[in-house]
Amino acid sequence: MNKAWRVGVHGAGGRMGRAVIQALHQHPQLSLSVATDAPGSSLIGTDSGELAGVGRNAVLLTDQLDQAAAQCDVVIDFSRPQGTLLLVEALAASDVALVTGTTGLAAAEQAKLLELAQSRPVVQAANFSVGVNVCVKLTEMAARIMHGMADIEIIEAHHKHKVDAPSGTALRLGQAVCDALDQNLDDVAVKSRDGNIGPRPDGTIGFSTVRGGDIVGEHTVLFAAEGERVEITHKASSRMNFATGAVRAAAWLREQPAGLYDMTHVLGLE
Ligand SMILES: NC(=O)C1=CN([C@@H]2O[C@H](COP(=O)(O)OP(=O)(O)OC[C@H]3O[C@@H](n4cnc5c(N)ncnc54)[C@H](O)[C@@H]3O)[C@@H](O)[C@H]2O)C=CC1
Ligand SMILES: O=C(O)C1=N[C@H](C(=O)O)C[C@H](O)C1
Repeated sequence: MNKAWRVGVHGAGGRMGRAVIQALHQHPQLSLSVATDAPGSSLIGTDSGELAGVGRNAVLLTDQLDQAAAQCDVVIDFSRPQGTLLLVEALAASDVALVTGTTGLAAAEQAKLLELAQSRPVVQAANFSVGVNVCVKLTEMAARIMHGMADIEIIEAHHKHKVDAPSGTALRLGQAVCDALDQNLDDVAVKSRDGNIGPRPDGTIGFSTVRGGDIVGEHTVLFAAEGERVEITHKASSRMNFATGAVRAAAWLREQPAGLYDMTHVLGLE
């Protein structure tokens, strides 16, 4: 890589946006060119480097998404589904690449992202940490071997500010089970239980959600069989794992043709 790649950060005022700006600050080739956030945010006009704790960088937070399309080679997005949708629309006429970690997208928003990926490379991952993506592969293997002998449950825990449930990572781990077993996740997922629900139906995948305090992110895939159980667990204790993973994906994208990629592609786990 011989020229600095200009990177935009969308959702720059949030927990992940600030962590990504920190990760970019340490990167030898990628540099922050634009920092965007929601219209009406009290942080618009703030110096993004100061906000992220890396010192003034003269990149002020803006709600003008046309700047992302004009002044970036790639945008890293950790915002909200509506923010991702507006970004996708703003980038459509450009050839700017996209890395997005926003979770909780509805089917229509997901379809727009897929459309964008027909004209430039896009990495979308519910979790950019290396460890979680290793867990995705371990889950596929365990599902292939233990299906039929074990009940599969996915338990996740996050901080009290998180707005979507189950987490994107929990759903990705459920998808890993379904990929291994050639199933449709919507057909087998059980996302809530309450009252006199009867015995557990065979072949379902249960999801349990914990929310509290400052938990960064914890996921367990439980394979509960007769007389034994396997638990595949990941615990994040810092958001920098996600941020450095997203920056790694942005650098990787530079060499890729148009298409929709996952963090397992970036890590060569496919
Ligand atoms: N894929 C991964 O590895 C990870 C994904 N996430 C996901 O990233 C997203 C953000 O998480 P946090 O940073 O913790 O949330 P946060 O609430 O701290 O930050 C979200 C930011 O997005 C901004 N925003 C909201 N609506 C917007 C809009 N319409 N346009 C532009 N900006 C908008 C907010 O003002 C805020 O600055 C969530 O969906 C979360 O689940 C979080 C951590 C890791
Ligand atoms: O909102 C968060 O914080 C996180 N969200 C992602 C998810 O929904 O899986 C990833 C990580 O666990 C943190």
